[in-house]
Amino acid sequence: MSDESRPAPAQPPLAPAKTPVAAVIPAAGRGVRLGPGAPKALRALNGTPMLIHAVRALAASRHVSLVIVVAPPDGSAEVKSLLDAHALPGGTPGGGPASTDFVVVPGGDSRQESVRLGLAALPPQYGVVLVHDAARPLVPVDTVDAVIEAVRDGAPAVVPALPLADTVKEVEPAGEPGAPEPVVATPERARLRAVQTPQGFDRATLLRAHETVTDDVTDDAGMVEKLGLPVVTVPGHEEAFKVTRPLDLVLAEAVLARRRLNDGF
Ligand SMILES: Nc1ccn([C@@H]2O[C@H](COP(=O)(O)OP(=O)(O)OP(=O)(O)O)[C@@H](O)[C@H]2O)c(=O)n1
Ligand SMILES: C[C@](O)(CO)[C@H](O)COP(=O)(O)O
Repeated sequence: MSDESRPAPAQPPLAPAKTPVAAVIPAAGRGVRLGPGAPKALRALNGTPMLIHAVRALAASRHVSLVIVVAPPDGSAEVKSLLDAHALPGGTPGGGPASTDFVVVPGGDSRQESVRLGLAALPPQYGVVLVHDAARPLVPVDTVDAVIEAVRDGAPAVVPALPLADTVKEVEPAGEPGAPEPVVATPERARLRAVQTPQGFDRATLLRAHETVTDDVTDDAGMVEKLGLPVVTVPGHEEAFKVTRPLDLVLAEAVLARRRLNDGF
């Protein structure tokens, strides 16, 4: 066989199958849109802090062996005691890996800064990194695993995404709440997706994005896009919604009640 007719050697995936997976959970936000009270991640859903639901959701993946929680700036001690006080997956048949390690670091003034502070605590052996909002406490483990699998298959950046139910308009922002805003465009809905977390990354790609991109962006994949690198979607899940406004708390508790019924306890 001539050199030309030989198949090109397969490119190794960026993050091979055995690469350990770590998750960074930014949980340092105030939760202004949820209304007055404790920082959002520490508020209870059916008696358990939202953050604990989110940590359980990620640690339920047998692939995730480290969870880095980014706590409210003055809340690291409280978050550490919450993690100690609640049962977390790990070492159970069908549950997380033999052991999941937990690290807590204080967060910053913006989500971007909090994620960056979490990444500063990432040990070198983790080749795949998930970034997951504490405010998405009910993401199913199948969604977590689908993101990990896509990164391990070679995608540098992966986001769970859902089609939109609403038509979306681009407007000229009025600047004042409640003032009418001129509509400037209606993007074609079939091409739009609402993206969720966990977003998954090849380690080097995510670190480079956080070292390089300084623009205001609302998600980590957006930073990777700014580097000119590809981002792909996997199917998201309606239960991975973000708890943002008071009505979302009602929905989250209803989802938990339905899960309890389905689990038969
Ligand atoms: N300085 C910040 C701001 C946000 N986050 C985290 O980023 C995630 C997504 O942010 P969002 O839902 O907007 O939370 P908040 O910033 O708390 O909400 P709000 O904008 O209503 O204050 C949350 O898990 C939040 O804790 C963070 O770690 N550090
Ligand atoms: C990362 C995110 O959850 C993806 O939808 C979202 O962009 C976070 O936005 P927020 O305004 O910081 O809640």
